Amino acid sequence: MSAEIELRAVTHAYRTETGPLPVLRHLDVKMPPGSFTAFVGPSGCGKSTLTKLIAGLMRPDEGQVWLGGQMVRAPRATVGMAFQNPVLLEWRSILSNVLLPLEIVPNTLSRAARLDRARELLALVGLSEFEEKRPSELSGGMRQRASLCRALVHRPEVLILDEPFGALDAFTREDLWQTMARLRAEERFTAVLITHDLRESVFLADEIVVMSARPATIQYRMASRLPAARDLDILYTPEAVEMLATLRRQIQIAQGRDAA
Ligand SMILES: Nc1ncnc2c1ncn2[C@@H]1O[C@H](COP(=O)(O)OP(=O)(O)OP(=O)(O)O)[C@@H](O)[C@H]1O
Repeated sequence: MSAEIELRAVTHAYRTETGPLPVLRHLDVKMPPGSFTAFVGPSGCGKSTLTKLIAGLMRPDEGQVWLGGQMVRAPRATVGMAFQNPVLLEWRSILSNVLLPLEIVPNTLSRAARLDRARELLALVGLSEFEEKRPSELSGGMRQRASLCRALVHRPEVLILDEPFGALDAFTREDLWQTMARLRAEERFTAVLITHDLRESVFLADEIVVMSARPATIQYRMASRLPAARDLDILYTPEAVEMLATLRRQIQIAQGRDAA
């Protein structure tokens, strides 16, 4: 099951020693069930804040976040999250790290069914042979694959990805994009991706939202012009190159480097 995500006039400021710091201003976005939306924007504009609001880790000052027709008031088990730093527990094997959400989120799965589910995901991301390893025995890319499995093991309706590939080298990152595309084809979730990498947003997303500098508003929205089935070569097609050029211009405008 995947859920619609709706931001209704979301506005938020942090309270700091020097007074309120307005971060998000009147964001209105609807993300249909099963869609993949990427948010890009200048550093510090409020992208991570947005993910915390969607996950229910914080409440907006004004406006509302709705998931699957319900207003978000607290953290939800139906949300999975993956971050730049995978934070796997070193004293647990990879398999046991992936199983963790099933120990926390209420569910009726038997031990065998939980193991089947975790192994199904590890196979999808090519980690079957590493299930008994400790996190430190894996490369950065492999650890991030495991963290994606952990985020998805309880079949969340919403997957929040806050720069999950940001710390990886360029080749590993592209590998992970393909892994993500495979997971998306097999699993059902509505995805929100925060990224600084425009190519990543073009490769993965159905819609790309450009946020302005802080306090962030929605500056620009672009529906993907690429077919749903994509391989890396698609990034060199005229459609993708044109999308990238437009997004780059929009980021420059958001950064105040372009008067256009
Ligand atoms: N808990 C907090 N208290 C006060 N200010 C905060 C807090 N969390 C974030 N901020 C500030 O709010 C602004 C937005 O932060 P946020 O992390 O959402 O931006 P971001 O777009 O994700 O940044 P980056 O692209 O650099 O990762 C920043 O100026 C940050 O310093």
